[in-house]
Parts: sequence; structure tokens; C-alpha cells
Amino acid sequence: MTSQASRPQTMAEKILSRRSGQVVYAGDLAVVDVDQVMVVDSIAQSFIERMQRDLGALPKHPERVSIVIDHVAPASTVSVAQAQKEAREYAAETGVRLFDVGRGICHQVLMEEGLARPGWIVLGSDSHSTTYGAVAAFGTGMGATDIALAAASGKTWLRVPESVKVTFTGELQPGVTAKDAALEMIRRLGADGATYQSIEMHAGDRFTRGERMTLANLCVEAGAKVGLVVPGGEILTEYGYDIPDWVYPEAGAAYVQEIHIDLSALNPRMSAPSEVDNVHDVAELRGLKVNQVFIGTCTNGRIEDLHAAADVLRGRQVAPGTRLLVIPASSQVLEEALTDGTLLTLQRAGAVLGTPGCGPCMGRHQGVLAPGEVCVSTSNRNFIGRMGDKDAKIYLASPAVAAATAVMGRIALPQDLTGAPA
Ligand SMILES: CC(C)[C@H](C(=O)O)[C@@H](O)C(=O)O
Ligand code: SF4
Repeated sequence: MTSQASRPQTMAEKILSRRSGQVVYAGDLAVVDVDQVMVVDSIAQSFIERMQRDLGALPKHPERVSIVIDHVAPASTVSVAQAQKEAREYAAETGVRLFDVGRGICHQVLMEEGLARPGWIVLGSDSHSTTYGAVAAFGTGMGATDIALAAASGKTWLRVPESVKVTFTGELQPGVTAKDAALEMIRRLGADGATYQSIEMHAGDRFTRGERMTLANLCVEAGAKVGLVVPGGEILTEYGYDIPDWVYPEAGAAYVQEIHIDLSALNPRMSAPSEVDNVHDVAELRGLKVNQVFIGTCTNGRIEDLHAAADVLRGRQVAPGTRLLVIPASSQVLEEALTDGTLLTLQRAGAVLGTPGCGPCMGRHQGVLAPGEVCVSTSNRNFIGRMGDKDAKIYLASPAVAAATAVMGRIALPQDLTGAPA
């Protein structure tokens, strides 16, 4: 461990110092208690195998382990059904928490359940576990072996990451969203521009919790280990989080890179195939014919995302020849959208509604793409073959742009929709 006299620390260094009980800086090793271990359905079988066969261990703190059946839910094949059955049995035997089919996408569910909190260490068997940085939790993805070791021992070790500082200034223009800011951030950093680093986002009191989740979620698309949004104003306290002083970065901390994003200068953005950092103004891509639009995922399947889509779709119709799939990120989002009429608006516009979960995001079921098809999705990855055939093309955008595209049947901005809704 470092012997240097204490110097100002980044947010990652602050959290890992506090949680390891030692003053650590980038490059040091930190051994920390893990507050929550999250296992998704697709990884559950290997996790259970590691626990039972390789480690011969039970979870040290069952209440700190959650299994979420979300990626292929309800089950699509007999082998998936079998794996999910084993996950349920394992949860019943060991007392770990289980969120079953329909509860929603792991990251959304953990957040709703208060299983990610400021200063916590949250490990997920899923790369988008960076999402928990929205509430100043050190959230990161790991493979089944590391996840099992953490569940068995209650601890993990981490090399303290270097940090990139991203500062957001100005205010978003109408029609421009946190998704556009996140895509711009990934464009600026590049797909591997923050490999194993912490992206520390300074936004003051801008961005709601949901918007912060969108930002932190995309961080892994620049290769980041963690994406930490510095708590600002009352945003998180409004949700009832206690924010300890020791999560805040210190002035004068060392960053490997600093970038500034002026939100007031940002246009709606779109990531074109087949890399997330291939980001353009939507206006440049406008007019391309689209077969499927997908609104959902851990990036943009929250109630505010469905509201943004409904605002565009209200009184309008999805273009003939285009499919619009809408999948709420969780049962809570579904219930809110049901209660406030959002689902009726979407249904009347011609949307196809799906069970809360990942849906077709990674091409396993419920809306995979045929060769040559084009999809506009609110998700976070547009790699070749991600949503089905390798010759399908995926464009990533905000829910408002996705909804406008569904109405036009072509890539479009909400302002392209002419005339009052019918
Ligand atoms: C299935 C899971 C391991 C995977 C991930 O790690 O992110 C998936 O959620 C994804 O988005 O590609
Ligand atoms: S919604 Fe997509 S990105 Fe998010 S966890 Fe599921 S498959 Fe991964």
C-alpha cells in the first residue's frame, strides 16, 4: 500500500479507502467488504457451480446476495427453464434473495429495492453494474468466479482505478436528454478510452436519479470499471439516501484525463452501427428506413423514458411496416405506466408491450432481428449480431427519438412529425 502522505483523492479513491480501512490511491490494491452481490439468470448456473463444486461454500451473508431472472424471462427454451429452476432452488436452499420472472432488469430492481446505496460496494455478474454509480455506489461487473468468491467470503479485492473527470455544464435544450449526454461522453472518450478507469461525473444538481443511471450505465461502453456520478444538490436525498461525506472527491485530486461537455450545445445524438462510440447527430442519419424500434432496457426503460415516448406517440400511429416494442424496465415501472395511462397511449399508438426484463436487448428472445433489418433501440450496445442476425443494424438513441422514428418508419426527430396528432 502507498506510504505517501495523504494527498487529495478522487471519488473512487475515497470510497475504496474508507471501505478498506486504508488510505489507497490509483494502482493500490484494496480489500473491501461487499454490500451486495448480484447474479443474473444467464450466469446463475456457473455461479452455483463455482459455489458448490469449486468452493464448496455457502453464501457468507445470504442477505447480501440477489439473483435476478431478467435476461431471458419468461424462459424461452427447456434448457433456459432448467437453469432458472436451479436458480430458484438454490435461492430457496441458501436464503439468498430471488427476483423472479417479471420483476424486471437486475439494475433497475436493485435500485428500486434500495440494494445499492451511496458508498456501497455492489458487484454484479453483469457488465452494466456500473449503473449503481448513479447513487454513488462503487458498482462494477465481474465474472462468475469473482462473484462466487465475493459471495462466499463477503469480500473482494480491487485494484484502485485511475479516474477520468467528466464535467457537465450548461442546461440541456428541449428534446435533448441524458441519453444524448451519455452518448456524447462515450464518443469523446472512445470505446476503450477509459479501460479499467473510474469515470467520475460532475454534474452539480443536474440529472434525476434515472438520468444518472443512464449516464453511469453507459460508462462501461468506454471500458470503465466504474462510473460514479458525484451527488449534487438534493437529487439523491429526495430519494431518501444518506450520503456520507466520504464519498465526495477532493479538490486537487489527480485525474488521467478531464473532459467538459456543454449540455446547452448538445443536439439529439445517435450511435450508428456497430460500435457505441460511433456517435452522430440524429439529423445526419435522418430518413433511414427502420423495421423495428425498441424502447426499454436498463439504459432507458424507466417511467420517465416511457413518458417521453408517450408524449411523442400520443394520438399518433406507428408507421405501417415498422414494429414498436416497449418493455418497461421493472414491474414497478409497468405499474406506474399502467396507472397513469402511459401504457394505453402506447398501446393505442400500436406499440407491442413486453414483460419487464431485458427483452431483445442482447438478442436472446422477444424481438430478435432478421438479416438486413434495421432497429433503433434505446439500449446501450449496437455490436454486430447483438440483437439477432449479424447482418442486422442497430442504432442507439433516446426514447423521444426512438418514438419519433417509430411514427415516421424512418430515423426522425420529434420535430419532424408534422401536423397535430390525430
Ligand atoms: C448477460 C450479461 C452477462 C451481459 C453483460 O454482462 O452485460 C448482458 O447484460 C449484456 O448487456 O451484454
Ligand atoms: S437490459 Fe440489456 S444491457 Fe441491460 S442488463 Fe439486460 S441485456 Fe444487459
